[in-house]
Amino acid sequence: MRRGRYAPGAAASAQLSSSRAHRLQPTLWFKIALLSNCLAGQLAFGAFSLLPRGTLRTRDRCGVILRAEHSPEGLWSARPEDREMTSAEMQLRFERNGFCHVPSFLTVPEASSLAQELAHVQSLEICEMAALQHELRQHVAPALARSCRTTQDCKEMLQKYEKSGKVKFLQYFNLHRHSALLRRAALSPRLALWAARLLGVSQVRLYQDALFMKYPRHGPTRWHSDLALAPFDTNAFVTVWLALTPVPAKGGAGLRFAQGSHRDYTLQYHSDLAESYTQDDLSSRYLIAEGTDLEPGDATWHHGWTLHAASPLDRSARSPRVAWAISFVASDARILPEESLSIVQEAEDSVSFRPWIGKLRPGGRAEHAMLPLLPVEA
Ligand SMILES: O=C(O)CCC(=O)C(=O)O
Ligand SMILES: [Fe+2]
Repeated sequence: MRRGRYAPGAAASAQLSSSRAHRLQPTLWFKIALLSNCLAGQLAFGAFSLLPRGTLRTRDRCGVILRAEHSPEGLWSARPEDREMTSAEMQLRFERNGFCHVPSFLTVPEASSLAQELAHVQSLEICEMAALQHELRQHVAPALARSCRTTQDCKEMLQKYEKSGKVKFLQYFNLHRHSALLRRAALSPRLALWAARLLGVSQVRLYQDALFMKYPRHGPTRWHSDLALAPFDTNAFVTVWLALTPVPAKGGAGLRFAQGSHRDYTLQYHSDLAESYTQDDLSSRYLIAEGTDLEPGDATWHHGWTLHAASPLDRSARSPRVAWAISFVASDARILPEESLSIVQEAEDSVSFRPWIGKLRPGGRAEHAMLPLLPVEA
């Protein structure tokens, strides 16, 4: 069974053409947001005054926002080009390949305000602690994770293990639960349109978001499929991975995809690969689509069963690769039956669904306020 992020790469990424004419200096905002984040924590985000009108400030502390709200028009609305791009041809290509690449999924201002908000929320102590403790729990020991009391302590503990290559990124789960702006983005009509069309369903729910910060000292993201870590009994699950820093094709740590692996029914039955969580080379079984150059605001989408991975960053990289990944599930999905559920509850993403899974019945509908419905396309 495919459980846990494990480890394999040339091919037909379903590339969409789109103009890059308005991409002037897109990285500047990201550099400012991330650099100021490193240097001065929350104070640095006085840069909020740079946000375009109509965007929301997040709370100062990491308070959980429980109120369900749909995005008003304007924040990541579905543009005419989104409707054009999600054509039947595109849907067919996604269905065949299990992934696609969408340049300029976000405009430069959208991407820059998103990056600033993420940099702010991720630097809040409660969010940073959660991410550090999650990595310690995964790669070191649960007791050690519980014993570190400050972010500084946790960072020092983690540093020892980063040398082993086992730490592949810092992962900040569900920041949308701590920021009105992120929540509006994650529930936006644009994401709703793409997710539902790529899956061929009428409506989707937001399952989780995760900010992935991969530093040059981190190891590879091993081959895995996301649905193996999620508590749903469905095939209709999709993730959008939004680049927020430039991701050069070589050494920039974009995702690689095993083409068609989401429909590889025989993998579980006839292949040793299904058991091998350290397998780095899947090229005997799949065409591997290597990453292409990505700019902030570009996206890749992958199906919940598509095997994907990422190499370590080029050692000479000076700053982390930052990506925000948001996952959606069909609105009528069910929770796994008990035995399968107990397996994913032991897996590494269980921290993401722990707040609500106990309130739902194994085998029952996945309906909960923390799995909000996205708007249906008008
Ligand atoms: O960014 C990475 O290295 C991993 C991301 C990932 O696995 C995902 O978005 O599903
Ligand atoms: Fe993944």
